[in-house]
Amino acid sequence: VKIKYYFLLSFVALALGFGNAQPPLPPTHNIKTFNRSNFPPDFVFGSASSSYQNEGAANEGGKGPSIWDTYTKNHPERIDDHSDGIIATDSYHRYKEDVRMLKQSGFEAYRFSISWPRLIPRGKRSLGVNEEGIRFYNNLINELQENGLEPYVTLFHWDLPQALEDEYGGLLSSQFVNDYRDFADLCFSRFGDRVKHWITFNEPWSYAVGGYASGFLAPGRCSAWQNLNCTGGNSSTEPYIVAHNMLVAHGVAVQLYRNKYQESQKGKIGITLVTRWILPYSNETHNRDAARRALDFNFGWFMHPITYGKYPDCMYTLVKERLPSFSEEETKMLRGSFDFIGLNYYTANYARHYPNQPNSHSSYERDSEADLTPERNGIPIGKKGPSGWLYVYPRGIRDLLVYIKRNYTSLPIYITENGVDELNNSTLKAQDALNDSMRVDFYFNHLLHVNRAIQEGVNVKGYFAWALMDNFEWKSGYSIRFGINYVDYKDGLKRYPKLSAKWFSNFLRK
Ligand SMILES: N=C(Cc1ccccc1)N[C@@H]1O[C@H](CO[C@@H]2OC[C@@H](O)[C@H](O)[C@H]2O)[C@@H](O)[C@H](O)[C@H]1O
Repeated sequence: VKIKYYFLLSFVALALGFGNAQPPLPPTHNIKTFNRSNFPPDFVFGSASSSYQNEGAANEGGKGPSIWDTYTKNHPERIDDHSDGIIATDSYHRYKEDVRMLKQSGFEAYRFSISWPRLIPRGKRSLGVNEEGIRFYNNLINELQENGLEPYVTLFHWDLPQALEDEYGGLLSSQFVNDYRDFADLCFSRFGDRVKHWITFNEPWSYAVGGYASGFLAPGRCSAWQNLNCTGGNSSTEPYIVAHNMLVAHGVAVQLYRNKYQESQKGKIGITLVTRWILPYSNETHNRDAARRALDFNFGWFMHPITYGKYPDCMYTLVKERLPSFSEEETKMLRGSFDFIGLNYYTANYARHYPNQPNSHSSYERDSEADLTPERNGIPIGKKGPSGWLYVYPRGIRDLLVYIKRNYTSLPIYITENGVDELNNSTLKAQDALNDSMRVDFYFNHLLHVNRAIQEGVNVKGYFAWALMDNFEWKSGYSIRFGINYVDYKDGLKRYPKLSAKWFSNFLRK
């Protein structure tokens, strides 16, 4: 019966006009028994992108430079293939094609981000709004609506206007808060009639740690003693200052939306956080405590302030005077400052107790006194992905969702990113690089565990696959591919659906 079924499946794939019939799916993927009908009818399935990773047109349409334009130009050596996002996947010009790909896979929502310097080239709203930028996002939002797709819009996905980095050091200054508020106000006023889900920041953890503690993201700052050729910085103080300013800016934007727009526009506003799921390296108390500290330093760093108005206790104990404090007004503003949580999940690690030696350098990564590792006694926590940090651990998405319900909130949670990469094998022709059955396996198993979390009472309301297409993967450039659609960088950025894009169209069929 199974063999007959798989041949039927290939025939269906052919009939669906997906070009050459694909090899049958791995036997674990019986779409008959697990598909979108296993999820609540109002559960949203979508895919995602971000402005710097996809738009291109970096010097077009009146856009001003972002810190990623400057970082890739001045430090090509910090990107694995020395590439940049000047063209990226040219979604600035090809957004209609991108919308078609979303539809072809059966998605009903699209998560994308707005490029702040495309709307406000000089960073400060008082210095001028670029109407050509407004027009681009109106065109994209209208194209989505005409195709029955819901926009989920991220306001800040790391591409800060360079002008603000130059004027006051960007997120190192509390001046950032007012400029971010003005940018958010512009977006709410010009797009809020059609955008009903706003995400203030994408992964504040990544921006604070990647940009200011380990130097793997722009602006590439960290302490000199780390010998990572950083552009300056202090890993023991700057990550906390940047995170604090993002939290206050988030609270100000939520307060603005709720006071000025939410009643008339009836939208929801939240934030997207990321963390690895963390397991104790062993059942010993000191390792179990280390796992909890690691979750507090990765996830609680942001989730505690927006839920309880303060940082996790262990951060006050371990970071001490280097941890900024919230004023009484900020505490009140931040407490409960979300209508939903966006959650990005990729992988899991083990945590073991790692006490700091007296008089040793301090840094964000050492402060938690928890050493994170993807292996235990030489055994990896899951299959290792090509980018080296991503070990596949589907159960972690369920455990993390249950953890959030138990410790923080029963408000809606959207999985705003989940996906896995493959190496960009430049010797492969496009047509030979489409059989990403490992990605189908990844999505099937993670969706199974999301479904389990829902059955256990977690209020998960949606799931966005990262990424709609291969794109500029930050420090990895184009050397790895996360897309469910392939982008042929050697032939006009043509898009081709991978097996996973076709799998989604079957999985999501109503
Ligand atoms: N990328 C991160 C956070 C991060 C950054 C550097 C290294 C590890 C992890 N988070 C999300 O992961 C997605 C996948 O991230 C890639 O993961 C593998 C890395 O080698 C690569 O540099 C990074 O872009 C990004 O495309 C999204 O824009 C971002 O929201």
